Amino acid sequence: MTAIPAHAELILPAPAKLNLMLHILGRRADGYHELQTLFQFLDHGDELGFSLRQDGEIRLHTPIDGVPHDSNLIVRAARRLQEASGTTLGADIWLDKRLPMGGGIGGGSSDAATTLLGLDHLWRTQLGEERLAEIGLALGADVPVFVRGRAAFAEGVGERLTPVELEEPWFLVAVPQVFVSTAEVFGAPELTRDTPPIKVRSLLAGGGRNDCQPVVEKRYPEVRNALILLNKFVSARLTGTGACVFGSFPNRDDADKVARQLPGTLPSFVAQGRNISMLHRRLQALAKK
Ligand SMILES: C[C@@](CO)(OP(=O)(O)O)[C@H](O)COP(=O)(O)OP(=O)(O)OC[C@H]1O[C@@H](n2ccc(N)nc2=O)[C@H](O)[C@@H]1O
Ligand SMILES: Nc1ncnc2c1ncn2[C@@H]1O[C@H](COP(=O)(O)OP(=O)(O)O)[C@@H](O)[C@H]1O
Repeated sequence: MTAIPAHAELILPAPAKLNLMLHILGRRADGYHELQTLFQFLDHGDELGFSLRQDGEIRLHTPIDGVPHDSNLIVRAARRLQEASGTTLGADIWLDKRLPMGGGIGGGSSDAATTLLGLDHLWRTQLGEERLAEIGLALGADVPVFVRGRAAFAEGVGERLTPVELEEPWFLVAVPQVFVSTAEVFGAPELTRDTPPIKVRSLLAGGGRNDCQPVVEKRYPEVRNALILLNKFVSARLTGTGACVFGSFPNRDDADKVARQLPGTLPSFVAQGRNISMLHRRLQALAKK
């Protein structure tokens, strides 16, 4: 049963992302860390439904446990877009939450980006992708890449994006049942913060790692165990600050086979890596109608 009613005017996907690698180059004066990371989308994610309201209200009808209505990134994104565009319109919004929260696969950021692009479409704000990415950045470092919808090499805190063409393998993503705090990982004294910058060209030739992984493995045994289990079949890595870990496969069958061998205590899903996000594919199809 989906949480989105059939009468919703617009239904759009909010795909997950993976950080295929993540290097930490240093710390800025404001405490945020300078990164180099490679983002690719997955063809698996949340789904959002939108309908217009004439009274200017923003109502999310599907609350997330533990996240107050007004703190939900969906509601915050909608309000920012109202302010930036000056529209008097509002929206009813429904969320079908399928992605684990706090897993390093960007569910909240993707929901925010889908809200920005979905309401931009419904409200006809005409703000343009550049401005929407800027509004997104104020909500979270990962929002701009979802607004752009292209696999990218990201620098800065993730806002300087260079689109890249990557292979599109199948990924098995394991979901350790633990919440990893991004702030804790970036605050850890033992975190590597001095990885030398690399050029996108050498990265695409192979290599790279996730500098957060040793910290997360040490502090979260659930993640360490998931990596040990997955590493028996495939070279596994952490995405973002975790908790999810992933490995890549040339086809879906191979990924499914390994998924079936994981214990019931370690949920997982299989999805394909995509260079153009499902959200953008859907919006392009709508534009052609
Ligand atoms: C590292 C990434 C990679 O995709 O991890 P995931 O959240 O996806 O795991 C993201 O850039 C996460 O960005 P974002 O989602 O905006 O981070 P937040 O949760 O807001 O950050 C929580 C805290 O982590 C620290 N932080 C975050 C990002 C960054 N580049 N440097 C930092 O030092 C800051 O102290 C911040 O207050
Ligand atoms: N729509 C949303 N979906 C998920 N999380 C949200 C949302 N709105 C706010 N949040 C908050 O953002 C936190 C991080 O969520 P998420 O994006 O799923 O993790 P990550 O950045 O690790 O991939 C959640 O724990 C929750 O408190």
